[in-house]
Amino acid sequence: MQLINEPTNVTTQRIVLSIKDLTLAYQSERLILENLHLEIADGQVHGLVGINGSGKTSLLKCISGEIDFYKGKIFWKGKALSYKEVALLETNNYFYHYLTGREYLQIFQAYQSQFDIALVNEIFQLPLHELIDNYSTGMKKKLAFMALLSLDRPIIILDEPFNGIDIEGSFAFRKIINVLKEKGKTLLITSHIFESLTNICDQIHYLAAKKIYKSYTQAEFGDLYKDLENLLEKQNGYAWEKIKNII
Ligand SMILES: Nc1ncnc2c1ncn2[C@@H]1O[C@H](COP(=O)(O)OP(=O)(O)OP(=O)(O)O)[C@@H](O)[C@H]1O
Repeated sequence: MQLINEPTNVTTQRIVLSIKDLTLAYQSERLILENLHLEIADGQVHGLVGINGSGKTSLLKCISGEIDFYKGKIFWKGKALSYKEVALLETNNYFYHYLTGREYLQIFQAYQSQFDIALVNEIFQLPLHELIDNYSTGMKKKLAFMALLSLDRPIIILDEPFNGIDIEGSFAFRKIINVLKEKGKTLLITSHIFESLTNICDQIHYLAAKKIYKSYTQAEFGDLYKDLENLLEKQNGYAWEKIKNII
Protein backbone atom coordinates (compact mmCIF):
# COMPACT_ATOMS: atom_id res chain seq x y z
CA MET A 1 0.00 0.00 0.00
CA GLN A 2 1.24 3.46 -0.82
CA LEU A 3 0.75 6.17 1.76
CA ILE A 4 -0.99 9.26 0.39
CA ASN A 5 1.99 11.54 0.81
CA GLU A 6 4.71 8.98 0.26
CA PRO A 7 7.30 10.33 -2.21
CA THR A 8 6.64 8.97 -5.68
CA ASN A 9 9.29 8.44 -8.29
CA VAL A 10 7.94 10.11 -11.40
CA THR A 11 10.37 8.28 -13.71
CA THR A 12 8.76 4.91 -12.92
CA GLN A 13 5.21 6.18 -13.47
CA ARG A 14 3.30 6.65 -16.66
CA ILE A 15 3.14 10.25 -17.86
CA VAL A 16 -0.50 11.09 -18.63
CA LEU A 17 -0.59 14.87 -18.95
CA SER A 18 2.10 16.24 -21.19
CA ILE A 19 2.59 19.85 -22.25
CA LYS A 20 5.08 20.42 -25.04
CA ASP A 21 6.51 23.70 -26.33
CA LEU A 22 3.61 25.80 -25.09
CA THR A 23 3.94 29.45 -26.08
CA LEU A 24 1.31 32.05 -25.22
CA ALA A 25 0.81 35.75 -25.92
CA TYR A 26 -2.30 37.84 -25.38
CA GLN A 27 -3.26 40.65 -27.77
CA SER A 28 -0.23 42.74 -26.85
CA GLU A 29 1.94 39.96 -28.30
CA ARG A 30 4.22 40.13 -25.26
CA LEU A 31 5.07 36.49 -24.56
CA ILE A 32 3.64 35.22 -21.28
CA LEU A 33 4.78 31.61 -21.68
CA GLU A 34 7.50 30.42 -24.05
CA ASN A 35 8.28 26.83 -25.02
CA LEU A 36 7.01 25.59 -21.70
CA HIS A 37 7.24 21.86 -20.94
CA LEU A 38 5.46 20.06 -18.14
CA GLU A 39 4.72 16.41 -17.49
CA ILE A 40 2.48 14.90 -14.84
CA ALA A 41 2.36 11.19 -14.06
CA ASP A 42 -0.81 9.18 -13.54
CA GLY A 43 -2.70 10.00 -10.35
CA GLN A 44 -0.27 12.58 -9.06
CA VAL A 45 -0.88 15.92 -7.41
CA HIS A 46 1.36 18.68 -8.74
CA GLY A 47 1.69 22.23 -7.46
CA LEU A 48 2.51 25.35 -9.43
CA VAL A 49 4.10 28.39 -7.81
CA GLY A 50 5.53 31.63 -9.18
CA ILE A 51 5.39 35.36 -8.60
CA ASN A 52 2.25 37.37 -9.37
CA GLY A 53 1.86 37.71 -13.12
CA SER A 54 4.27 34.90 -13.96
CA GLY A 55 1.57 33.10 -15.97
CA LYS A 56 0.17 30.38 -13.67
CA THR A 57 -3.51 31.14 -14.33
CA SER A 58 -2.78 31.56 -18.04
CA LEU A 59 -1.20 28.09 -18.13
CA LEU A 60 -4.16 26.56 -16.28
CA LYS A 61 -6.55 28.24 -18.74
CA CYS A 62 -4.63 26.67 -21.64
CA ILE A 63 -5.00 23.23 -20.06
CA SER A 64 -8.70 23.70 -19.29
CA GLY A 65 -9.43 24.92 -22.83
CA GLU A 66 -10.48 28.41 -21.75
CA ILE A 67 -7.58 29.74 -23.80
CA ASP A 68 -7.07 28.10 -27.18
CA PHE A 69 -4.83 30.57 -28.97
CA TYR A 70 -1.52 29.17 -27.64
CA LYS A 71 1.13 27.46 -29.73
CA GLY A 72 2.33 24.00 -28.75
CA LYS A 73 0.62 20.78 -27.79
CA ILE A 74 -1.15 19.43 -24.73
CA PHE A 75 -1.59 15.66 -24.58
CA TRP A 76 -3.69 13.48 -22.31
CA LYS A 77 -2.68 9.82 -22.44
CA GLY A 78 -0.92 10.37 -25.77
CA LYS A 79 -3.83 12.11 -27.53
CA ALA A 80 -4.68 15.80 -27.93
CA LEU A 81 -6.32 16.91 -24.69
CA SER A 82 -10.04 17.63 -24.80
CA TYR A 83 -11.45 20.21 -22.40
CA LYS A 84 -14.01 17.54 -21.45
CA GLU A 85 -11.26 15.75 -19.51
CA VAL A 86 -10.73 18.77 -17.26
CA ALA A 87 -12.55 20.26 -14.28
CA LEU A 88 -11.33 23.74 -13.35
CA LEU A 89 -11.83 25.70 -10.13
CA GLU A 90 -11.11 29.31 -11.03
CA THR A 91 -9.61 31.92 -8.71
CA ASN A 92 -12.75 34.02 -8.95
CA ASN A 93 -16.08 32.37 -9.43
CA TYR A 94 -19.06 33.98 -11.11
CA PHE A 95 -22.64 32.94 -10.46
CA TYR A 96 -26.05 33.82 -11.81
CA HIS A 97 -27.52 36.33 -9.35
CA TYR A 98 -30.90 34.74 -8.71
CA LEU A 99 -29.87 31.18 -7.87
CA THR A 100 -29.66 29.64 -4.43
CA GLY A 101 -26.69 27.43 -3.59
CA ARG A 102 -28.89 24.34 -3.90
CA GLU A 103 -30.27 25.37 -7.30
CA TYR A 104 -26.73 25.92 -8.54
CA LEU A 105 -25.59 22.46 -7.41
CA GLN A 106 -28.73 20.87 -8.89
CA ILE A 107 -27.64 22.07 -12.33
CA PHE A 108 -24.48 19.99 -11.92
CA GLN A 109 -26.39 17.11 -10.38
CA ALA A 110 -28.24 16.78 -13.68
CA TYR A 111 -24.98 15.50 -15.17
CA GLN A 112 -24.28 13.06 -12.35
CA SER A 113 -27.43 12.00 -10.56
CA GLN A 114 -25.67 10.08 -7.77
CA PHE A 115 -23.95 13.26 -6.58
CA ASP A 116 -25.32 13.67 -3.07
CA ILE A 117 -25.60 17.39 -2.36
CA ALA A 118 -26.75 16.94 1.25
CA LEU A 119 -23.88 14.59 2.05
CA VAL A 120 -21.19 16.86 0.60
CA ASN A 121 -22.76 19.82 2.39
CA GLU A 122 -22.38 18.02 5.70
CA ILE A 123 -18.70 18.83 5.25
CA PHE A 124 -19.05 22.44 4.08
CA GLN A 125 -22.22 23.48 5.94
CA LEU A 126 -23.31 26.11 3.42
CA PRO A 127 -26.78 27.70 3.73
CA LEU A 128 -27.90 26.16 0.44
CA HIS A 129 -31.40 27.67 0.64
CA GLU A 130 -29.94 31.20 0.42
CA LEU A 131 -29.17 33.20 -2.71
CA ILE A 132 -25.53 32.83 -3.76
CA ASP A 133 -25.40 36.64 -3.96
CA ASN A 134 -25.59 36.66 -0.16
CA TYR A 135 -22.61 34.29 0.22
CA SER A 136 -19.19 35.53 1.33
CA THR A 137 -16.16 35.08 -0.97
CA GLY A 138 -15.04 31.94 0.87
CA MET A 139 -18.57 30.47 0.79
CA LYS A 140 -18.72 31.03 -2.98
CA LYS A 141 -15.42 29.23 -3.41
CA LYS A 142 -16.67 26.28 -1.35
CA LEU A 143 -19.81 26.15 -3.49
CA ALA A 144 -17.76 26.17 -6.71
CA PHE A 145 -15.53 23.41 -5.28
CA MET A 146 -18.61 21.31 -4.42
CA ALA A 147 -19.88 21.74 -7.99
CA LEU A 148 -16.51 20.68 -9.35
CA LEU A 149 -16.68 17.48 -7.29
CA SER A 150 -19.86 16.53 -9.11
CA LEU A 151 -17.97 16.55 -12.43
CA ASP A 152 -16.29 13.20 -12.78
CA ARG A 153 -13.29 14.39 -14.83
CA PRO A 154 -9.84 12.76 -14.77
CA ILE A 155 -7.89 16.05 -14.58
CA ILE A 156 -8.68 18.49 -11.80
CA ILE A 157 -7.22 21.96 -11.86
CA LEU A 158 -7.47 24.20 -8.81
CA ASP A 159 -6.42 27.83 -9.17
CA GLU A 160 -5.77 29.28 -5.72
CA PRO A 161 -8.27 26.96 -3.99
CA PHE A 162 -7.23 28.05 -0.48
CA ASN A 163 -7.63 31.81 -1.04
CA GLY A 164 -10.27 33.16 1.29
CA ILE A 165 -11.06 29.74 2.75
CA ASP A 166 -11.22 29.32 6.53
CA ILE A 167 -8.90 26.89 8.34
CA GLU A 168 -11.57 24.18 8.63
CA GLY A 169 -12.43 24.56 4.95
CA SER A 170 -8.77 24.34 3.89
CA PHE A 171 -8.46 21.16 5.95
CA ALA A 172 -11.54 19.75 4.19
CA PHE A 173 -10.20 20.78 0.76
CA ARG A 174 -6.88 19.01 1.48
CA LYS A 175 -8.66 15.87 2.69
CA ILE A 176 -10.83 15.82 -0.43
CA ILE A 177 -7.78 16.39 -2.66
CA ASN A 178 -6.20 13.31 -1.09
CA VAL A 179 -9.39 11.30 -1.74
CA LEU A 180 -9.37 12.45 -5.39
CA LYS A 181 -5.75 11.35 -5.64
CA GLU A 182 -6.62 7.95 -4.16
CA LYS A 183 -9.31 7.66 -6.82
CA GLY A 184 -6.63 8.14 -9.50
CA LYS A 185 -7.38 11.73 -10.51
CA THR A 186 -4.53 13.89 -11.78
CA LEU A 187 -4.39 17.28 -10.07
CA LEU A 188 -2.61 20.55 -10.76
CA ILE A 189 -2.93 23.23 -8.08
CA THR A 190 -1.64 26.78 -7.75
CA SER A 191 -1.24 28.44 -4.40
CA HIS A 192 0.68 31.29 -2.83
CA ILE A 193 0.51 29.49 0.50
CA PHE A 194 3.60 27.30 0.30
CA GLU A 195 2.61 24.96 3.15
CA SER A 196 -0.77 24.27 1.57
CA LEU A 197 1.06 22.65 -1.35
CA THR A 198 3.85 20.83 0.47
CA ASN A 199 1.21 18.91 2.46
CA ILE A 200 -0.48 17.46 -0.61
CA CYS A 201 1.82 17.55 -3.67
CA ASP A 202 4.06 14.91 -5.20
CA GLN A 203 5.93 17.63 -7.07
CA ILE A 204 5.96 21.43 -7.13
CA HIS A 205 6.95 23.40 -10.22
CA TYR A 206 8.36 26.91 -10.11
CA LEU A 207 7.14 29.01 -13.03
CA ALA A 208 9.55 31.82 -13.93
CA ALA A 209 11.05 33.37 -17.06
CA LYS A 210 7.99 32.14 -19.02
CA LYS A 211 8.65 28.46 -18.38
CA ILE A 212 8.86 25.76 -15.75
CA TYR A 213 12.10 27.08 -14.31
CA LYS A 214 12.64 24.23 -11.86
CA SER A 215 10.69 21.24 -10.56
CA TYR A 216 10.96 19.87 -7.05
CA THR A 217 10.09 16.42 -5.75
CA GLN A 218 8.83 15.98 -2.18
CA ALA A 219 12.37 15.37 -0.95
CA GLU A 220 13.38 18.72 -2.48
CA PHE A 221 10.57 20.95 -1.17
CA GLY A 222 12.94 22.42 1.43
CA ASP A 223 15.27 23.48 -1.43
CA LEU A 224 12.40 25.29 -3.14
CA TYR A 225 11.82 27.40 -0.06
CA LYS A 226 15.55 28.21 0.17
CA ASP A 227 15.76 28.92 -3.58
CA LEU A 228 12.90 31.40 -3.33
CA GLU A 229 14.51 33.15 -0.37
CA ASN A 230 17.85 33.35 -2.20
CA LEU A 231 16.20 34.65 -5.35
CA LEU A 232 14.41 37.38 -3.43
CA GLU A 233 17.66 38.31 -1.70
CA LYS A 234 19.54 38.39 -5.01
CA GLN A 235 16.91 40.45 -6.83
CA ASN A 236 16.16 42.93 -4.06
CA GLY A 237 19.13 42.72 -1.70
CA TYR A 238 19.85 46.46 -1.80
CA ALA A 239 16.21 47.38 -1.08
CA TRP A 240 16.06 44.95 1.85
CA GLU A 241 19.16 46.59 3.32
CA LYS A 242 17.70 50.10 3.06
CA ILE A 243 14.02 49.52 3.78
CA LYS A 244 14.43 49.70 7.56
CA ASN A 245 15.53 53.34 7.19
CA ILE A 246 12.38 54.46 5.41
CA ILE A 247 9.48 52.59 7.04
N1 LIG B 1 -6.77 38.54 -20.74
C1 LIG B 1 -5.55 39.06 -20.68
N2 LIG B 1 -5.12 39.94 -21.61
C2 LIG B 1 -3.88 40.44 -21.59
N3 LIG B 1 -2.95 40.11 -20.67
C3 LIG B 1 -3.30 39.23 -19.72
C4 LIG B 1 -4.61 38.66 -19.67
N4 LIG B 1 -4.68 37.80 -18.63
C5 LIG B 1 -3.46 37.85 -18.05
N5 LIG B 1 -2.64 38.70 -18.69
C6 LIG B 1 -1.24 38.99 -18.36
O1 LIG B 1 -0.53 37.76 -18.41
C7 LIG B 1 0.45 37.73 -17.36
C8 LIG B 1 0.24 36.45 -16.55
O2 LIG B 1 -1.01 36.57 -15.86
P1 LIG B 1 -1.57 35.37 -14.99
O3 LIG B 1 -2.88 35.78 -14.46
O4 LIG B 1 -1.49 34.14 -15.80
O5 LIG B 1 -0.46 35.31 -13.84
P2 LIG B 1 -0.46 34.53 -12.45
O6 LIG B 1 0.87 33.91 -12.31
O7 LIG B 1 -1.65 33.63 -12.37
O8 LIG B 1 -0.61 35.74 -11.43
P3 LIG B 1 -1.18 35.77 -9.92
O9 LIG B 1 -0.20 35.04 -9.06
O10 LIG B 1 -1.21 37.23 -9.61
O11 LIG B 1 -2.56 35.17 -9.94
C9 LIG B 1 0.31 39.03 -16.59
O12 LIG B 1 1.29 39.94 -17.06
C10 LIG B 1 -1.08 39.52 -16.95
O13 LIG B 1 -1.13 40.92 -16.93
